[in-house]
Amino acid sequence: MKQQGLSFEPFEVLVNSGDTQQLQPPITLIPGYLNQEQQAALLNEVKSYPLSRPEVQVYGQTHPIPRTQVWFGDSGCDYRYSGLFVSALPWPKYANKLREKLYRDFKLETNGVLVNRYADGRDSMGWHCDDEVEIRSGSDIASVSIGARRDFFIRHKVSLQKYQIPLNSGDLLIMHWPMQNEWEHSVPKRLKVMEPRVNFTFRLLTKHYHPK
Ligand SMILES: O=C(O)CCC(=O)C(=O)O
Ligand SMILES: [Fe+2]
Repeated sequence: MKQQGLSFEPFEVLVNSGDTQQLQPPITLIPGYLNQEQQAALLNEVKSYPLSRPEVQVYGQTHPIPRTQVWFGDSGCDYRYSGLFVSALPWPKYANKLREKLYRDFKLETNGVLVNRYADGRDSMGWHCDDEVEIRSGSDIASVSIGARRDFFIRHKVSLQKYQIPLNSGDLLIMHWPMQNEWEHSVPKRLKVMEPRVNFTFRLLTKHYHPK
């Protein structure tokens, strides 16, 4: 199922570039995709994840990322992003159940998931796009959020038109191909947020892209 821009209307446009054509990011938002029980099972499972805070290079300087994360995937689905190389750890039970559910519901095929944990509103993710070479051309990225509500921003790379989408616990946001080529996204700091949030982004990689 591909529903391009299905839930477009409610999004708040922050920057409108005058008389240029209004662009729409190719996304589908499904609020409340996971019920309370599914959310609780995942949140409980996250407690056992080997989350880490890797250091990345930004303009020649090394900084720990402002959140913790872990990458799970099928064997051979290792991932290189932000100058890091991460081998796929085997799928935990409920993360894998969610992957299977995405396939059942949307025929969305994925073989890896990046889990990001934002401890509170001081944690964040800067502007980026998920356009790494090992991501399969034509594939969609499915993002599931659990925990604190956080604002998700989408910005067009050329016109800089920007959308703000509040993501609540249990929401699913599908970023359809070729969104990553044309748009960036971010999760800015929100200092009033005191609760943690966990986000799962399911991706489809070319297996064995990185030879062992
Ligand atoms: O936490 C989010 O909603 C976004 C995560 C993200 O963009 C990513 O993992 O690449
Ligand atoms: Fe991303």
